[in-house]
Amino acid sequence: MSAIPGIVYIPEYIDIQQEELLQAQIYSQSIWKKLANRRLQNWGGTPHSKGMIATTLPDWLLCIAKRLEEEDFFPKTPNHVLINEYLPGQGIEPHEDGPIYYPCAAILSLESEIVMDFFAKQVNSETVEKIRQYSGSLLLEPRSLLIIRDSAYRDYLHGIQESFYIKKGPWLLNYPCEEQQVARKKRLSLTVRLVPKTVHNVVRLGK
Ligand SMILES: O=C(O)CCC(=O)C(=O)O
Ligand SMILES: [Fe+2]
Repeated sequence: MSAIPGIVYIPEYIDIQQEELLQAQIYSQSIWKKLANRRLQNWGGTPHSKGMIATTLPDWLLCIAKRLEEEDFFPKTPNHVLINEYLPGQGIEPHEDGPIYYPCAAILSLESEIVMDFFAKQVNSETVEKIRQYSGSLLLEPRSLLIIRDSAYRDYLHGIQESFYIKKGPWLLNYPCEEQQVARKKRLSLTVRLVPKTVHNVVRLGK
């Protein structure tokens, strides 16, 4: 077990009724069409492809955004969300979110669990080559909240395994047991942030 400073994991952050309401909003016709279009564009691409839309915070997320502010994860009400859809076999390569999005991402998981891996960003002192050092993984359960901030945001990459199995490693926090296999199912995530208005990558939701 290791720990990365700046990671907060809260299981059952929302209840099943709230999860269903969020799903219903995401699957509502106008939003779902946009997500489905993205998915089709990605289809046949890399196994890491996924459906994604970025938007200013819709009204149906305001209650959760205010709660995140009240709990001091953000200094103001977050104003932006990324909606990601991962089909079985789809993940996301280890990456860092742009500095513009710093300093905090609040990720709500819906529908099914996935494994997120963390890699420390390092530079080889001789070759100056950028390297990544596997640091551990976290099982993200449906309805959970993951906060990535401070060092976890700055000094680590994060990625999502696309395979059906958890690999072995020095597991973080809530990993159930070393050998357990987790079959991937479809998963939705909502990444809520507070970003400057000028960087809103807006796909407007609604009709
Ligand atoms: O879906 C997630 O849990 C994380 C998504 C992510 O890292 C991103 O879109 O930058
Ligand atoms: Fe990310």
